[in-house]
Amino acid sequence: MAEPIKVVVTGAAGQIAYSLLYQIASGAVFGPNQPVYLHLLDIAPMMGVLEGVVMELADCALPLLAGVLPTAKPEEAFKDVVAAFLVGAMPRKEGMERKDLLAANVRIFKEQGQALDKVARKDVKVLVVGNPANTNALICSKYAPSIPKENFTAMTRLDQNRAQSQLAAKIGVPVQNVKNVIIWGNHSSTQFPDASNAVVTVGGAQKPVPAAINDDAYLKSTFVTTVQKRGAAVIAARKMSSALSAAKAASDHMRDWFLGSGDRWVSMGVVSDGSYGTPRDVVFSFPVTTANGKWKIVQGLTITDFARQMLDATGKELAEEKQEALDVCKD
Ligand SMILES: NC(=O)c1ccc[n+]([C@@H]2O[C@H](COP(=O)([O-])OP(=O)(O)OC[C@H]3O[C@@H](n4cnc5c(N)ncnc54)[C@H](O)[C@@H]3O)[C@@H](O)[C@H]2O)c1
Ligand SMILES: O=C(O)C[C@H](O)C(=O)O
Repeated sequence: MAEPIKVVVTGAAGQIAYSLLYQIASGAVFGPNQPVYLHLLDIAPMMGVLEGVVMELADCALPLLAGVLPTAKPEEAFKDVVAAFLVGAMPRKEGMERKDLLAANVRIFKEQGQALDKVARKDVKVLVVGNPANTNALICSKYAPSIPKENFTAMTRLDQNRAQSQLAAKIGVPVQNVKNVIIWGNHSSTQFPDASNAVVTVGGAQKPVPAAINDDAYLKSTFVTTVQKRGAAVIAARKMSSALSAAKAASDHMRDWFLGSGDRWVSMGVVSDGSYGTPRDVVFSFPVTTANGKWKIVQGLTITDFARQMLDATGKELAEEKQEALDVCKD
């Protein structure tokens, strides 16, 4: 058995963490032979609740769980971790957009960036889940200049999973038969879920999703808006934001980053290098492949006029969010 690795989850007393911790501790993220030492960060008033979560983790009797450190101190939580799930932040309520959380949440990511910079390993892989996830990831990276910016990512995997599931249901195949759907841009209602390069296995043969669906209007309208608004639909139904599916997506994202994406593209918010004419230095979701712990943007895809408009709109929103976040962080 390998030596245990240290992994931190912030917002550890919250909803998403309640599903996520089990997945990490049971081997679903780092593999069935990798023990983990969990660092659990939440705010001081939540330490009582967190104690209950620690008890439940012990009661799961998980062979891969090497230890647990509950704490309210970021510098203790981030010490020597190889992976950081930054979940802790306020969730939106019905009627809000995710960017309405910016002023409240972005300061958390400034403070956590500073703490990561001081005590984390320089190869730590950071996944920001807390909303607005893309801009929070950018701010976190800016305040952790000693850690490469490639190590900071934002979660759009939930949007990818939603998109894949919608397409599979429409075509009538199991969800794993659909691959290479892309989420471009912001984890917000301007994101562009793009099925134009997706492929599906039907009856043992692979074919392009647009050919299998044969309904361009659906792919440009209903499909796009359903995925863009899925988070709001879950909030309207549950009166709380998605948690089970968010935790599953966070596991998928980190697993693929550590263990590789194989022959599938995955969508990740990463610091943009300007690929596909997107604004540089915002955290933009691209199709990537991952291998040996590194991600690489899939290049050479055709961008139609429709896609260009969608990419520009979400890029513009990210540039605006960035400016707003930098202003908030000045004080
Ligand atoms: N990117 C995505 O796809 C996605 C999906 C779902 C939810 N989210 C976001 O994830 C975040 C968490 O959602 P949730 O449902 O778990 O919320 P929650 O309110 O149930 O839990 C959040 C936890 O974070 C803690 N917290 C607050 N400030 C903190 C800080 N400074 N340090 C550490 N912990 C802190 C809170 O005390 C709470 O325990 C929200 O911002 C939500 O909008 C993102
Ligand atoms: O929509 C939200 O506010 C929560 C989360 O980002 C989601 O996509 O479900």
